[in-house]
Amino acid sequence: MTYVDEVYQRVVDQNPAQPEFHQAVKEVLDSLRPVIEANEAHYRKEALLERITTPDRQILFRVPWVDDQGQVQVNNGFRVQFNNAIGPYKGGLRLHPSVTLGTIKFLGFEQVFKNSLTTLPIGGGKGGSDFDPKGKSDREIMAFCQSFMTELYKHIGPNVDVPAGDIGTGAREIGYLYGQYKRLRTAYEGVLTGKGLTFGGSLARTEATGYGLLYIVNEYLKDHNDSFTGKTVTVSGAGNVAIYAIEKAQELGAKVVTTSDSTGWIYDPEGIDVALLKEVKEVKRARLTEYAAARPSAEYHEGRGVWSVKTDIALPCATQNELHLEDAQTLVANGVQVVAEGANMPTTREATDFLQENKIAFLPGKAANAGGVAVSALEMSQNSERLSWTFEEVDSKLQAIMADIYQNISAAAKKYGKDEDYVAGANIAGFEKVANAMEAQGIV
Ligand SMILES: NC(=O)C1=CN([C@@H]2O[C@H](COP(=O)(O)OP(=O)(O)OC[C@H]3O[C@@H](n4cnc5c(N)ncnc54)[C@H](O)[C@@H]3O)[C@@H](O)[C@H]2O)C=CC1
Ligand SMILES: O=C(O)CCC(=O)C(=O)O
Repeated sequence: MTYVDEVYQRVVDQNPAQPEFHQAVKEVLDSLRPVIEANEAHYRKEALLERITTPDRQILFRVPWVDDQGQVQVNNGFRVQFNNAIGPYKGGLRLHPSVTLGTIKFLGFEQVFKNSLTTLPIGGGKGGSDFDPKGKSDREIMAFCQSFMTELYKHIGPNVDVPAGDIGTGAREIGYLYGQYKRLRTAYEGVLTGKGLTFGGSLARTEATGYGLLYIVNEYLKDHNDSFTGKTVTVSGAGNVAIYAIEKAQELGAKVVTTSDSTGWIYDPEGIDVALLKEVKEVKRARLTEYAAARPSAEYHEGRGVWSVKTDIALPCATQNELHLEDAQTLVANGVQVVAEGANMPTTREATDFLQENKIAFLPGKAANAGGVAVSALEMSQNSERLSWTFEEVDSKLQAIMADIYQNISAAAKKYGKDEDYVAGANIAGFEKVANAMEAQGIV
């Protein structure tokens, strides 16, 4: 067995019943084969792959809170501090009933490589809970967030670990979490990102992941003498990433015809009305049926189906493993040119392989959705210097970061004879910086 295969088997054996974590590790390790094989004895002696696939620390805790009926509820809380070789742990908090330790480990592992690609000094971590924010009152959300932070604050700090938002954690939740941290620590410091603009948040953080996704696709198109003008784009999701991806795609001249949530999807041949989508999702926190009710050109369908729509560019922005092999086959049959991941690992391995075999440009989440965490790192910088930069300043830094990521992953792929394989390029470029820092810091 090669060293890479041995390490993968070790991950499977030591982390039973965590299929998403296995999937994320396998994709990275498979990409790293040429790098490892070029220096296998050295990496094996240093146990570098064992160390990089094992979190530094996994924190599991009880989150009790009282609901509006006076009933005590108990959820599971998680924070996985995966790797801090290049900076403090950094990564979001996911609140969704499907969350398990395995989900958080896969997300934390991905975050290590993504954060490395941003070129900024941030390590990788992720956290969350199986708490379901859907249908809860503001008071219930606050009670949960305060209880969650009452344990989490012991493990985080502006130079230690800086959480942020993810699925189910937006501005409201970050506000409640920050309030409780401040109260427990008696310190006003940049311990969370995605904060409100009146208490240390950065302009353009809300937009950053979706905008960044469009900036990197734009780099790809420019590099291939193409542009968004006149292109049809399909997007899944209707949350933070999806909304700002749709907004920027339309600004760049494309027509976006789909959006979806966990119960259904919209086909709007006249192009998604972003102001209406924001009203339905950000203000009313309602279902997409309300979008369809207010928009005569829109069709609403139950279930999934976004990937059946003919498109030039497909942007999965909802959740993991939402784009399957059959979807990839339909996209290719319909002439798709680019698939770029706004969500984390939304494309199954079989679908990714099929798209790449068919020479579709595939930009993986680690690179394509790194704009969010990159602007989070810029929020940390602004908090450290106690200054706020303008929207234009942050946005132009985001554009430069996404262009650099595209150049770096293209170059890394080329260096190993895998021209235009952006999965390999992202994994290799992300790995090289972290591995180098780990080696320089000794056996820790
Ligand atoms: N918010 C951020 O800055 C970043 C988010 N991401 C990733 O982007 C994805 C979306 O995150 P956000 O937009 O922040 O979350 P969000 O909570 O704002 O929106 C999530 C969207 O996905 C849909 N969704 C969630 N679970 C689903 C399921 N099981 N089936 C179908 N649809 C489902 C929801 O209905 C919603 O439309 C996630 O994979 C997240 O990890 C990645 C980088 C940064
Ligand atoms: O802004 C951050 O720190 C985290 C964003 C995030 O969770 C992600 O990149 O998946």
